[in-house]
Amino acid sequence: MFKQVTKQLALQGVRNFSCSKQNNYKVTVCGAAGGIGQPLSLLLKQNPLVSDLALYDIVHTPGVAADLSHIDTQSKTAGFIGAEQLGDSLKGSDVVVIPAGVPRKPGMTRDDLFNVNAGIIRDISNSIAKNCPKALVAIITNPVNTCVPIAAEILKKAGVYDPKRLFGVSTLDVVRARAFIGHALGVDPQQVQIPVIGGHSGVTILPVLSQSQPQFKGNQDAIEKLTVRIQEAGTEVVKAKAGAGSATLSMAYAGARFAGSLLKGLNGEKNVIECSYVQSNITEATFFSTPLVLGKNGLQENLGLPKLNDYEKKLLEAAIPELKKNIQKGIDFANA
Ligand SMILES: NC(=O)c1ccc[n+]([C@@H]2O[C@H](COP(=O)([O-])OP(=O)(O)OC[C@H]3O[C@@H](n4cnc5c(N)ncnc54)[C@H](O)[C@@H]3O)[C@@H](O)[C@H]2O)c1
Ligand SMILES: O=C(O)C[C@H](O)C(=O)O
Repeated sequence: MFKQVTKQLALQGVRNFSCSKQNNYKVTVCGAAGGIGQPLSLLLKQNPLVSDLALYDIVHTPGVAADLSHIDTQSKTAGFIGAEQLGDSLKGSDVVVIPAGVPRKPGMTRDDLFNVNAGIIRDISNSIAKNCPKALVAIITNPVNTCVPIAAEILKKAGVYDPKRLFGVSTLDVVRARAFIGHALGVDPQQVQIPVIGGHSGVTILPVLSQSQPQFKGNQDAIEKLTVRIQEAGTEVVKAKAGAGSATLSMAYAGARFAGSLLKGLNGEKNVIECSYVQSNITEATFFSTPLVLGKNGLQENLGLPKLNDYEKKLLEAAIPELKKNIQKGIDFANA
C-alpha cells in the first residue's frame, strides 16, 4: 500500500513527500490591506521562497490581491475578506505575519492600542490554532510586548503552543539602529551589525551600541542621544505623520526581512540570525528579544544576551519591570 502511494506521488511529480518542502511556502498576511500590510505583501510577492501569498483583512483584500496577482513572480496571490474567510486564509500556511490592528496617533503610547488590538490578536491566534497550528507566527501588531504573550496563552489553551514558533517582530528597531549608525559613521548601513534586545516600546528597546560593528564612535553623550533616538524612533514617525498613522514603509521593509529570514530558516539555510521578541529565560522577563538562530522549526538557538557595558546594564534594569508589566497584562487578558 505504502509503495503504491509512493509510486502514485512520484508520477504526480512529488519526489520525496517525507522531506520538508523547498521554495514552496505559503505565507498569510493578516491585516494585508493596511498601511503596513500592502507594501509588506508587495515585498513578499517578490520573495522566491513564497509559492502562495494569502492576503487577509476585514476590508479591501480582493482588490489588493487582484492588483498584486498581476506581478510577474511565481507566487499565487489570493484575497480573503471578513472573519468568515480567516480560516481559509490560514489553512496550510507555513508563515503567518500579522500587522492587523490600529496604529498610534500623536500623544498615544503603544499600550494605548491594547484595548482594540488585544482582541484582534486573540481572534487571529484562535484561528491559527485551528487552521495552521505548526505555522511560524510573526506579530507586528502593537503593543508587541503584550500581543505576543496574548498569542502564546491562546495557543497554549488550544494545546498547540510551541515557543519556537511564535515571534514578536522587533526588526524595525535593528533596521533603524543600522540606518542611524551607518549615516553617523558615513558607512553603508547594510554593513552595520548591531543587536537590539529587550522589547518593542520606549525604555524596553535596548540598542547594544557597545557591540556595534563597525564600532560606534562617540562620547557618552552621543551614545545616550543615539540610544534615545532609537528608542523613540517610532514616536518620531508618528509625530511627523501628524495623525496619519505610524511607520508603514520602513515596517514593511523590516517585516519582509524578518519573514524572509523565517523562510530561509525553514528552507534549511544556515546561520540565519535575527533579533526577535520570544519566550525567553535569559532575563526575568518571560518574553525578551535577543539574537536568535532561525532554522527548520523556527527558533533553533537563542544566542542570549550580548556583552553589555555598565550603561547598557542600567538600561536593562529599566527595561525589565516595564516588560514584566506588559507581559502580565497580556497573560491576564487571555485568561480573563
Ligand atoms: N512591530 C513594529 O515594529 C510596528 C511598526 C509599525 C507599526 N506597528 C503596528 O502595526 C499595526 C498596523 O499598523 P498599520 O499602520 O498597518 O495600520 P493600518 O490601520 O494602516 O492597517 C491595519 C489593517 O488592519 C486591518 N484590521 C483591523 N482589524 C482587523 C482584524 N480583526 N483582522 C484583520 N485585519 C484587521 C485594518 O482593516 C487595516 O487594513 C499597528 O498596531 C501598529 O502599531 C508595529
Ligand atoms: O511607533 C509606533 O507606534 C509604531 C511602531 O511600533 C514603530 O516603532 O514605528
